[in-house]
Amino acid sequence: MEGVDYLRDERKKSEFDVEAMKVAWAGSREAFQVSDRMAKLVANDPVFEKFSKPTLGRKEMFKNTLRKAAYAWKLINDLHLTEEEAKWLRHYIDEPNYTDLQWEMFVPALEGQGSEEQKRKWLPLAQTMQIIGTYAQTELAHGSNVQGLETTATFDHETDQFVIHSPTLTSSKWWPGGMAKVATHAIVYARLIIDGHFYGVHGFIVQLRSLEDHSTLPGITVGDIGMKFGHGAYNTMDNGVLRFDRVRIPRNQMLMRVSQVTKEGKYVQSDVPRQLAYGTMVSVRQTIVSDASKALSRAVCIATRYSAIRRQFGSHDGGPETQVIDYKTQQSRLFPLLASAFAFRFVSEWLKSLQTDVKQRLEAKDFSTLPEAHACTAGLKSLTTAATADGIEECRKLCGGHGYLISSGLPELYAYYVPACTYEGENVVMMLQVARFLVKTVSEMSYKQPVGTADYLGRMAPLMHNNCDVQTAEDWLNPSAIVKAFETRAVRMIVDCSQRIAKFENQEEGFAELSTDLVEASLAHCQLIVVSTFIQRLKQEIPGKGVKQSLEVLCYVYALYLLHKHQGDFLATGYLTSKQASLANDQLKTLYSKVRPNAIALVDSFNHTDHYLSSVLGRYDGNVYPKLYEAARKDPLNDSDIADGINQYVQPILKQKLHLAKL
Ligand SMILES: CC/C=C\C/C=C\C/C=C\C/C=C\C/C=C\C/C=C\C=C\C(=O)SCCNC(=O)CCNC(=O)[C@H](O)C(C)(C)COP(=O)(O)OP(=O)(O)OC[C@H]1O[C@@H](n2cnc3c(N)ncnc32)[C@H](O)[C@@H]1OP(=O)(O)O
Ligand SMILES: Cc1cc2nc3c(=O)[nH]c(=O)nc-3n(C[C@H](O)[C@H](O)[C@H](O)COP(=O)(O)OP(=O)(O)OC[C@H]3O[C@@H](n4cnc5c(N)ncnc54)[C@H](O)[C@@H]3O)c2cc1C
Repeated sequence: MEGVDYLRDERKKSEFDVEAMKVAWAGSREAFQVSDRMAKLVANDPVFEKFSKPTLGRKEMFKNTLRKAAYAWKLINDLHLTEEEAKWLRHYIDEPNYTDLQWEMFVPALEGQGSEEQKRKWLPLAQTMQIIGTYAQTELAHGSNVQGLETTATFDHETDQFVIHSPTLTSSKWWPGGMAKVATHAIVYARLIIDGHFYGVHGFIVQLRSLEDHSTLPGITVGDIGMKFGHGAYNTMDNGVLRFDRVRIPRNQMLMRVSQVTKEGKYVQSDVPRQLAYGTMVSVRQTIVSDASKALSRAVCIATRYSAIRRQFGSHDGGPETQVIDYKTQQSRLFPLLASAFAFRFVSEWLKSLQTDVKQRLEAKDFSTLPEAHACTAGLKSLTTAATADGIEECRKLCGGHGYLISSGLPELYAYYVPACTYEGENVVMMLQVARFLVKTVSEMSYKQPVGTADYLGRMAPLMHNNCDVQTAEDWLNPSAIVKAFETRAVRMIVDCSQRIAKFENQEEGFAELSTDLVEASLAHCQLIVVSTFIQRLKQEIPGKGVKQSLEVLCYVYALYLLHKHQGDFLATGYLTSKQASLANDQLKTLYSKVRPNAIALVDSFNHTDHYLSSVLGRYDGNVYPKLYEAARKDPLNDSDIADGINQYVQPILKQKLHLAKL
């Protein structure tokens, strides 16, 4: 039997309707259709071929990406694609490039932070790509601490302009995507100075390059920051360095939704919180959570298919060896990641609806849910990206030696994905933001009832004193037992930190001293959100034979895997006995055996094309070994029998007639 037959047999074992599961994964039939159509459009167009990328040099790779982006833009216009379709098209092209910044950051920054007048002027230019923009916030010496940025924007009364300046080397903008070679404009974050007074960091629209010949404008020095981790991955993107030498822009190019500077040089803070200036980061963090489920599902799909094809040991009487997916150790590493992909998918959907709700409230000048939205996006961004980056690497290991080959698709995926733990808010810094929110919520509880994702803190009294009543492994198959365990763990960890901080005379000092515990407490809170969201999703109607049942199994796998992994927390907070923790682990093993027959069908439900996976190991048809061989044959080193350099550097060594004694 060949891999092709193995996967065919695996698909026959499925206990649920795969087509219906595809819809559940996508969110709706319409969402599935749009994503499916765009995936096929990209997969079937030779312009979007990816297999030659690993052999290209930086310049060729960059140019090739520009070519694809230009062609994609043509398709978007020729085919009159909707915004949603265009988003999926870019996603499936699967090469970071300047358009990510244009659509994910530049346009949202204009939308979220521009005044109505500014939006009327700049949005049509950006939306039709007459200008190409980037988001220039981070500096050489300042990233996480936005208030610490050094670039200055000084108001000049006489000319009614701002003077944008990089006073030091360390104030150079450093990292913005698309900035080195492509962007014509940037939203530059700089400290506002009026008459010698500082008014905090604000965004300014600054033109970097001529719209005539693309040359850099006077006063602007811009370039690429150099190669990044991994070969292909992020090196298709021209992350840039940018310095300003007293560049002048009109006053009306400061983004003026949150605060304004008048012609007279008066700083006017409108009635919206200053944190709205961070709104672009909040909305991108939500996108990043959604991206995490895509990246993790991609790695899991590859590792699961390959695990069903790969066989090692266990052959009896000359029969086939055991499929590695049947080893309990393989299952215990792989299936929690499969479950996590679904968990992240559902929590990202929920986060999107939370964002929509916050946006509507902001329009109505209701800012009450902003802190919670910030904590949720920051915390879930941190949780999902960390788990996804680790998960991709685990999937590489699950594929043994072949996982290390570029043709497995996993090394490049990891290299592309891992900076997600850093960009848009470094993960630990983000968890500390969650901790601030939680500690504040606890401190305000005497006069303010916690709501939303923090509402369980309002049930502190019972949660602080309850004990778990699970007696058998089956008792863990109960959503309320699970939610209660996660709520209790989170509440106790948060309260413990809060009480210890309260003992410090200086609360900030206490916060800093306890920061490692606070990060763990924040993680517990975020895991509770993911687990509860999964459970809530299962309360909705989910059509299709066996679909809901399969998702229920995955939901329990996700929750009990976390419980097992963090059992130290659950035991230390005194909610569980070691016997109950061990029962959870027993149940987890039983659940793995329920996932096993459905594993291939579950990864098929992601509906990933072979083009998107770009993995010989993860091929839909399972024809792994012949295609691995074929991919290896195509390596440039195999172009000739005698490689360049052999005659020059190896032959002379082979031909020298040295005697051992002379060595
Ligand atoms: C192969 C694949 C191919 C293609 C990929 C295709 C598509 C990609 C798809 C999806 C991904 C999309 C995009 C990403 C893609 C690529 C990456 C590209 C770009 C990356 C860009 C960047 O990284 S931009 C730079 C990001 N920088 C940061 O995130 C900086 C982080 N720092 C901060 O946010 C802040 O400095 C801070 C929050 C840490 C602290 O701020 P500060 O002002 O000092 O605040 P505090 O004094 O601590 O707090 C004051 C109060 O304000 C509250 N607060 C803080 N932030 C917010 C907020 N955002 N909203 C609301 N409230 C906020 C804070 O809690 C405090 O509240 P109190 O009540 O305690 O007072
Ligand atoms: C691929 C990529 C693309 C990017 N694209 C852009 C872009 O388009 N535009 C843009 O403006 N920026 C961009 N960035 C920059 C990115 O946003 C920053 O790198 C990020 O915000 C982290 O900041 P930093 O580099 O200053 O890290 P640092 O904050 O210096 O982090 C270094 C270490 O210090 C720790 N640390 C920092 N502060 C604290 C604290 N208060 N408490 C405890 N520990 C702390 C962190 O946990 C981390 O371990 C990009 C970065 C990458 C990697």
